[in-house]
Amino acid sequence: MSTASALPTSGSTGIRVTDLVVRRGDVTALDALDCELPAGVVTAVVGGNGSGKSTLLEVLAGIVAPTTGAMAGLPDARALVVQRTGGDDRLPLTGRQAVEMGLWRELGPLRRVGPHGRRRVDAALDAVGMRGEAHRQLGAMSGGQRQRVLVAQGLVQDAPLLLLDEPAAAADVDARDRIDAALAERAWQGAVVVVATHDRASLARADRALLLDRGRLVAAGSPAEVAVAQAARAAAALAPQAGGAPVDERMTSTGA
Ligand SMILES: Nc1ncnc2c1ncn2[C@@H]1O[C@H](COP(=O)(O)OP(=O)(O)OP(=O)(O)O)[C@@H](O)[C@H]1O
Repeated sequence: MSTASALPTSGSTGIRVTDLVVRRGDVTALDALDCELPAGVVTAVVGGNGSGKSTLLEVLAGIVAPTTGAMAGLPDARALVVQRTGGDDRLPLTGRQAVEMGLWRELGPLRRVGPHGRRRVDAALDAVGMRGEAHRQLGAMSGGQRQRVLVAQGLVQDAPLLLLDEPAAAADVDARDRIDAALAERAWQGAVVVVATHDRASLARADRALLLDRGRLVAAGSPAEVAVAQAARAAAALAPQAGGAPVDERMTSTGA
């Protein structure tokens, strides 16, 4: 998207997470997590509510500290697209201004966006299909439109690590397709892309997937393998009386 992007050089292989534990209050949100997050692929993180997906993104983004464990290969520049909180619609910003905020880190104190920055903002808005609506106030947009703007804000940063928390949650089918295509392109450019999702289509379009359950990695592999593991766990949970033994679908020891 940008000739001056912060995308990694060809030497970047990705991030290795080793024995990661995150305690939040009295909850162990991540429990001895080992996984690989390779550069150049989209990794989907799936699992039920409270399984630790957001926590993993927050630790990778550097806004939550690990209790113990290691993360090797983390780049300095990281973009995190969070789940909508509801507060963003009260900000007196147009969609374009919200995306421009993604450039603030690289702009001077006046935060003046030059022609090159404007082209990057245009490209990010195009990627989520929101260029034509970008003049509108965030507060006048639908929930899905605001969410697409937030994804564009993440894309415009050209960060070598792009983290997204349920970016498709309120998006329509066309927007989901666009977002997934934009993430695939960013990965193709060499970034580590990690997306927490409950959306089966987004899982299917990822390159790799991790399945979390109560903070533990219980499956890692292709999206199809992880989808099968997820379905098996759901079936076992629904029929505990039917003699089903606990399912352990761990497919690799490293999650690579
Ligand atoms: N700020 C917090 N303080 C205390 N506990 C927290 C905090 N945030 C998350 N947790 C707990 O950590 C665990 C993992 O939560 P997390 O938000 O990572 O799950 P998730 O997989 O993203 O869930 P969801 O699918 O509902 O978004 C949960 O038990 C949750 O209650």
